[in-house]
Amino acid sequence: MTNLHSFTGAPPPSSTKGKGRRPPRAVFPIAVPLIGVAVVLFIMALVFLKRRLRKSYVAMALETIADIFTAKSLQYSLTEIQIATNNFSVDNKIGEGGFGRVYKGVLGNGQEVAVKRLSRSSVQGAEEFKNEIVVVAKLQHRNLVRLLGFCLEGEEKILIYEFVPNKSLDYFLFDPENKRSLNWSRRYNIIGGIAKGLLYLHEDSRLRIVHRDLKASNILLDGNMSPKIADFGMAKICGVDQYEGNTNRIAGTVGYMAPEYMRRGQFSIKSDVFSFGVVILEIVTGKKNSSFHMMDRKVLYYFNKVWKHWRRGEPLALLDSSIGDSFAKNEVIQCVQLGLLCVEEYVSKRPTVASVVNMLNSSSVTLPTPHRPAVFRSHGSESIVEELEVEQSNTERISIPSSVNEASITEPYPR
Ligand SMILES: Nc1ncnc2c1ncn2[C@@H]1O[C@H](COP(=O)(O)OP(=O)(O)OP(=O)(O)O)[C@@H](O)[C@H]1O
Repeated sequence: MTNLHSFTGAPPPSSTKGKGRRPPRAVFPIAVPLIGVAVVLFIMALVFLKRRLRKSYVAMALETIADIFTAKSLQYSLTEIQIATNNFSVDNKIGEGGFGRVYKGVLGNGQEVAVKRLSRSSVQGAEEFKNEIVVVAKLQHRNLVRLLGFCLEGEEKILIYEFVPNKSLDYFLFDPENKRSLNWSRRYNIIGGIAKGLLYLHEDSRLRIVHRDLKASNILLDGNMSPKIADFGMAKICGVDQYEGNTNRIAGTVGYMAPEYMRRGQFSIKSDVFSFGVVILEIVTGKKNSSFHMMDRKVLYYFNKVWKHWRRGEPLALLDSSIGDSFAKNEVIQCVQLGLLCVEEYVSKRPTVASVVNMLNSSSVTLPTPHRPAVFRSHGSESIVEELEVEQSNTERISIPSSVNEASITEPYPR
């Protein structure tokens, strides 16, 4: 019989009968290296498997375990939240949106937070709610409002966000007094910040996230008046049937929704670009896009007026008069052009956010000529987009100053 000793050439152990038990001296020196080799081979096999299967079961299992720990670390008890918000006192209430009330709170460690108590009508299951929070809480960018945790107890579903002190963009933009605090350089900086936050959601985070409800009231301003996009993932968190690129339940805001989303429930990163275009034009003009008017049963949103001015070569006439005359002409023209490009009716004509960021950062990029934006036709109480077969050809060339077609202007408007 081949045993370890004969295999290794070591003499078989002598009988221990009648003698004291002696340790088999030859076994340890040979067994130790063999175990070592086995361990190394096992590790090599794991590495090999992981490489072959890219996302191996081992990696997935590790990720799941990590997510369980993350979920635990993000979870707060209802008592902690009640203490933080003074038991959801009216004095702590800072707002109310479509998903529920928002309260200001202070956590046990002194951190100021915004606590969003979701309304009970949320149909989402607890596990799904938790899973999505783990995903959203991993997103970190200076232009996104950070989700810090959640509370899930009984009927309660609560989200805990970092507190952003300076209210939302709409609070400033559409109020005759408040808008004076937004000079042009602040507005330009806000446009750039939103673009960076959106780029992160669309391309730089581990996932591709379509916001679906980008609007002035979802842009919060920090102590330096820098923008932070809020409410990303909310539509996902609050509705199980809204996850796909196509949905029957349209969650969005009139005036900001892309035509294909409004008409067919089709959402994509380009529908976010559309909403971003509306926000850009609102920042420049200080006017709500949703303040539409009817003409021949057509709903004309404010951006149609912007378009008319652009065609006439008067983009500067659109600038919010509260800005005064201290602004960089080339930046204003660039933003009007970018806004109009983003609200193009055809998805393929809209730029990606990456190119918007590129256009904002580089004065030498030549911007394409925008076409007429979508027009909505009134159908009873509904508004749908009019099919535009015109306006897309070269015959539609518009007469605008050469500086408008080129974003390469660096000379600021004389102050
Ligand atoms: N992280 C936060 N920090 C400070 N204030 C916040 C924060 N989140 C929300 N708020 C305040 O609470 C208000 C309500 O916010 P919420 O996101 O619930 O609603 P909304 O964006 O106004 O509407 P909707 O839910 O329909 O999109 C906001 O206008 C803002 O003033």
